Amino acid sequence: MTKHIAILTSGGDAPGMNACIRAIVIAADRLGYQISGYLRGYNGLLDDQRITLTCERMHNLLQQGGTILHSARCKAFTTEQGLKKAADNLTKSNVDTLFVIGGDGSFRGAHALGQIWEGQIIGLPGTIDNDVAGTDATIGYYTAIETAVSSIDKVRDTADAFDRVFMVEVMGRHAGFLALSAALASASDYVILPERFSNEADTLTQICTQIQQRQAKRGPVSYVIVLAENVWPGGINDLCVRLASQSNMEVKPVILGHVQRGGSPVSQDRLLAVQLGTYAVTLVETSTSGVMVGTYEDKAVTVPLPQTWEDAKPLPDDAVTTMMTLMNERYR
Ligand SMILES: Nc1ncnc2c1ncn2[C@@H]1O[C@H](COP(=O)(O)OP(=O)(O)OP(=O)(O)O)[C@@H](O)[C@H]1O
Ligand SMILES: O=P(O)(O)OC[C@H]1O[C@](O)(CO)[C@@H](O)[C@@H]1O
Repeated sequence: MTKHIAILTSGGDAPGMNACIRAIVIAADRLGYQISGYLRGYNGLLDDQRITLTCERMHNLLQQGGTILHSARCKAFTTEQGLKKAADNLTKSNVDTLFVIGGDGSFRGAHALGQIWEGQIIGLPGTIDNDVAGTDATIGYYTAIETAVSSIDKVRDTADAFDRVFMVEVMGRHAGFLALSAALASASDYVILPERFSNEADTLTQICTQIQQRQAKRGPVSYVIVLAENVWPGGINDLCVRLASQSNMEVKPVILGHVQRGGSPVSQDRLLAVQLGTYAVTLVETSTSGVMVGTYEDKAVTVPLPQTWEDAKPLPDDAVTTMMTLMNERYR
């Protein structure tokens, strides 16, 4: 019998989600499967809001940001009742395999669904945060780095012109991957990361020391600091006020916000998306279920869903060393 596969995108949208949908649809169509797309994440599963996905619809899609299936967060799905409704709807629609493209929260949901629905569940990592263990990178992460870097480059121009301090807030939820990569790739001067944050007083003192040392060497200078969101207890404005008072310099806040989630995916995200989407479809005829497909050293692998949030995903050691040498501990 022809397999019926369904796809949904959940949590924060990420550039490359469309490229992943396209890869799944083309690979699945080639094998003669029926293909559905649930709309607005788990909401579509609860309301049985479903569209048919065809290869024709995939034309010119790979390069588009966002997700044609729309994404959302869905509180109702996290309840016992919600999970049961979703499972019933999948069974009624004769879905054999559900592909969930999203972050670790979406995988928690997929795992919970897998406890009460007998069909096959396969996760694909799509989030700008890169905070999913078991994969080298997540779809959307590389594009978000590019977007943040191009914005920070512009901030640097005006910072230089005025010899000002700028504080740029970068997304990442509770992980510092995006902030660290964006800071390194934009030659920022300091980065505040959740993984390395100790306390407010020490951080302020360290930044002021770095600024003063640089001024001693070069005279008036600009200084660009990248702040990962959700780290500073009082938020970016509190940090700017306190740093201005301690450093005696003007400190301007810039929140990059949701621009980091948009835009056409860069090649690295496109390549990851098509690799994982194609690989995921090869699992449909197997008994593999309750896994995420990811990459390890560029090769596609499967990881049990709970490992994607239970295992720690540390910042890369080399990047941290580079960061200390070129940024946070540059001036001794
Ligand atoms: N423990 C859980 N049980 C059931 N469903 C869950 C659970 N955790 C999350 N979900 C579902 O997954 C959805 C997406 O999760 P979340 O908002 O954490 O985003 P995400 O997938 O981690 O992506 P991103 O981090 O990029 O925003 C939630 O809105 C909810 O519907
Ligand atoms: O768009 P929302 O729901 O405000 O969520 C913002 C969060 O989503 C992400 O963009 C992706 O997880 C995070 O970086 C950010 O903390």
